[in-house]
Amino acid sequence: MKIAMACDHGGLELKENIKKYLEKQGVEVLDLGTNTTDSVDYPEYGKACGEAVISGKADRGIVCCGTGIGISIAANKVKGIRCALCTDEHMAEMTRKHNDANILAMGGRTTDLETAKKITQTWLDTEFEGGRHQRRVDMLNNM
Ligand SMILES: O=C[C@H](O)[C@H](O)[C@H](O)COP(=O)(O)O
Repeated sequence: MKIAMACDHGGLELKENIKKYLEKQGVEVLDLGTNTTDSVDYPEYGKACGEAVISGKADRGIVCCGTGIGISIAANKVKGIRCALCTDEHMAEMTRKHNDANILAMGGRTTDLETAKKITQTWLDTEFEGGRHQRRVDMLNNM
């Protein structure tokens, strides 16, 4: 599995730590930046991650900003992206099972690293359930 990762300055530390966490388990990461603490604009990074997933450069994506909100809004502007902002493991599980979320968003200023690791692991390990949820995902894709 190849994961595209992107963040703004507010999500940089979390992105770096989750990147290390993934690479330790042999997950390939496509790092789309940002890579410094300079202030940048999250829409560019959310869009880049969305496009990497839709183009097939990565299987799924993870985005981080201060709250995870702005960058998730940006990623969701890319057609075919279902980016879910998760603050706990239950949300991560449900958004894979029900929404087939192809990008996970988390907040570097709102979610601690240990929680973020658990969210990430659950999101990686949980499969989409299909069935009635496929119909709803199809509806989202057709919007
Ligand atoms: O939803 C937006 C994110 O949380 C941004 O990381 C945040 O707005 C950046 O704020 P600032 O420019 O004050 O660091």
